[in-house]
Amino acid sequence: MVKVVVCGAAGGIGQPLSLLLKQSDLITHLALYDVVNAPGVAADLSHINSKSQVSGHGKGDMDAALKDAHTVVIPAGVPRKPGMTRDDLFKINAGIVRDLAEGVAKNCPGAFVLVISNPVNSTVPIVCEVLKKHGVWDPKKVFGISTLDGVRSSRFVSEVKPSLDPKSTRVTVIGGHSGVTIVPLLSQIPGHFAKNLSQEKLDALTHRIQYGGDEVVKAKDGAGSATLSMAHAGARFTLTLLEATISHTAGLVESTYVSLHADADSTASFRHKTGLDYFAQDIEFGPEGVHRIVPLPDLSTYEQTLLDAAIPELKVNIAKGASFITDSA
Ligand SMILES: NC(=O)c1ccc[n+]([C@@H]2O[C@H](COP(=O)([O-])OP(=O)(O)OC[C@H]3O[C@@H](n4cnc5c(N)ncnc54)[C@H](O)[C@@H]3O)[C@@H](O)[C@H]2O)c1
Ligand SMILES: O=C(O)C[C@H](O)C(=O)O
Repeated sequence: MVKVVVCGAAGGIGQPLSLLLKQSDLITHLALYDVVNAPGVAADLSHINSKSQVSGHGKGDMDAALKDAHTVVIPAGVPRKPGMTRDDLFKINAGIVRDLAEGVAKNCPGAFVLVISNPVNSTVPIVCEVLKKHGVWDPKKVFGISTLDGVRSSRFVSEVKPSLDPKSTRVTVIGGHSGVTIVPLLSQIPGHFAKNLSQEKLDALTHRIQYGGDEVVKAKDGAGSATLSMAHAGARFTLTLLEATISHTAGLVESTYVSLHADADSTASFRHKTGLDYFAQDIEFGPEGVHRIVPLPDLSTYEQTLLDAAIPELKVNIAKGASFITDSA
């Protein structure tokens, strides 16, 4: 049985994400959990003629939803309104993510956990600390979903250079998932893409990728943040993970925010140099989750400056998430 659980399944991301996951024959049971409206969404999706069984779980039914899950995807919590940072969501979302992580530790301690809820830079350390507390943490199995930064990068790059197909132009995005912590490695795009841009154009493109989320928050004008593009990104990541862990397809790569202890040996000197324990980077999937963290390529001087600016904010975000659990122990 391959059971995938979506926590926050009735929300703006949860619904289209669940719809996309319902298309996959790799999933045999799709369990939808939300504090509102999950049975309704589940009944609706359950009529789609694909293989998976769908179950809906409302408030008070979290344990049944999570029981024996293979993968748990978490888009539960509040989204931003104009003028807010992702960190402003911590107050509400930290507790929501903590409680779901407690549910994972109790009901499916070996599951892969994919965290979408913001602020991702802090919510991933929260999940890891909860699982650690219960003695069930495997750093290879917890992922912060920063895929949307790569999805946006591919699209925005193709708008600058239309001959690049956005579907096949992959951009590695390192750092974290908020503002200056988002560091796109445009120098890695083949054909000297970045070298051929003026500094002004490179700045504008980098800024657009770093603040792409704000474009959507502003356009939705109080009605939330990215949901459809996020559902696309979340489904892409989830299905890639399933391809690697169930079908054992080798060599699949995505940028994602993980504990650097997922590949402690290869990241030792980076951790020592930067003092970071969590970081977004390309990882290669394996049946165990993170098979390896791909070593950082040579950064351009410009990218090194961006990374230097990201590190202090990442450290604060990580410490805030981790201490939310460790200080209350
Ligand atoms: N990682 C990313 O790139 C990315 C992209 C977009 C949005 N997000 C984040 O995803 C989160 C969800 O965004 P959204 O637009 O879907 O919000 P939304 O308000 O539309 O949906 C959130 C859902 O979570 C549910 N929920 C709240 N508390 C819960 C709990 N304790 N258990 C289960 N479900 C619970 C709500 O009932 C709601 O249905 C936000 O934190 C947002 O910032 C992250
Ligand atoms: O911008 C947000 O708050 C949502 C999400 O993190 C995004 O990048 O779109």
